[in-house]
Amino acid sequence: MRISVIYTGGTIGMVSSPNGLVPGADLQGWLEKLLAGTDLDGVAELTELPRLIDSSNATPADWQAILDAIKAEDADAFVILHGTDTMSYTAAALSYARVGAKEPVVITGSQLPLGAPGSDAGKNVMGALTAASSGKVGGVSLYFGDHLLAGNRTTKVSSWGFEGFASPVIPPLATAGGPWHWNSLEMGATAGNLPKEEIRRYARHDVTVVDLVPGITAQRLRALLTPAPEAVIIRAFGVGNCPSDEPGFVDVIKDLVSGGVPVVISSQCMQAEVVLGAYETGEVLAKVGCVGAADMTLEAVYAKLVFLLSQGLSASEIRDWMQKPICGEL
Ligand SMILES: NC(=O)C[C@H](N)C(=O)O
Repeated sequence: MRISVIYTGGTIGMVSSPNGLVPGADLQGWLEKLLAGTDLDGVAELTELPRLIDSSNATPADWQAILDAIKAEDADAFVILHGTDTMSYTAAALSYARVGAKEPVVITGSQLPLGAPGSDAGKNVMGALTAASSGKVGGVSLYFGDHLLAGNRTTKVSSWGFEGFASPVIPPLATAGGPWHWNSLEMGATAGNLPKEEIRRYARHDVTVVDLVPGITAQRLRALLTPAPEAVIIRAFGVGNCPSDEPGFVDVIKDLVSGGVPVVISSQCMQAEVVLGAYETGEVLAKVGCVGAADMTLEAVYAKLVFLLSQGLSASEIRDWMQKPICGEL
């Protein structure tokens, strides 16, 4: 068994600087010490990406750099060390691009740097390596705290808690313990459907997210969405409802859709199932051609739109794909 550990940046390998935390720790030496005398001694090999970043600086080019690094390594499994801020976006992005790949990818990071007293870094890396070498999980998963989660179902729920991530609509794939408890293996499956046989590389696309608030006006919505982006995610209320009584509000969305922009309605609820016909305030959105995000997380929706746009699909193909799963994201 050979596990390739790829460091991309993030708090886990950061050190203090006059300007706050920045990448720079001796990860190689730390990993050797962590694994010495364990079953994983000699199994894991570390690679660092040339551009180590705080994950707040990640773009789709960084998702692609991770995919390229994975491709360049000959390993049975991969552990990606990543910043927590945008880890769920990366996990979702990797999951779409790796449909059909047989080696599991487990992404992890930490709230405190590896050298900080009481750091969660060692525990998270051990957990991720344990999951990656278990033979029980496929696809892309995320290990954090005591839980292994389906990568494209996750969201960062705490900026400080050691259980910093959750998959709000499905149970964890596994809970660490003595012994680990595993749930359904299908949720981390590699199987999936791809919109194209030949998958193109991630590129940056203009996908905009708008959060609705009580009192938002049609003028403000139009201003936010002018010029028209390539795709729009509206974070609506509850099951996908909007202020439909606001004069001109739905017209702004109607104009976007008729101009060929896919508009996806997601929910501000962390645990959501978008059903656009449930209320009149959501039905108006379905009528003008919006599609609902079902139970996908914002991160899964955003990465999916960038993925589909990167494949060069048309607006109607994108709308169709938003309503069917690529690999367990809905
Ligand atoms: N805990 C972390 O890793 C946060 C850091 N800002 C990052 O996302 O890179």
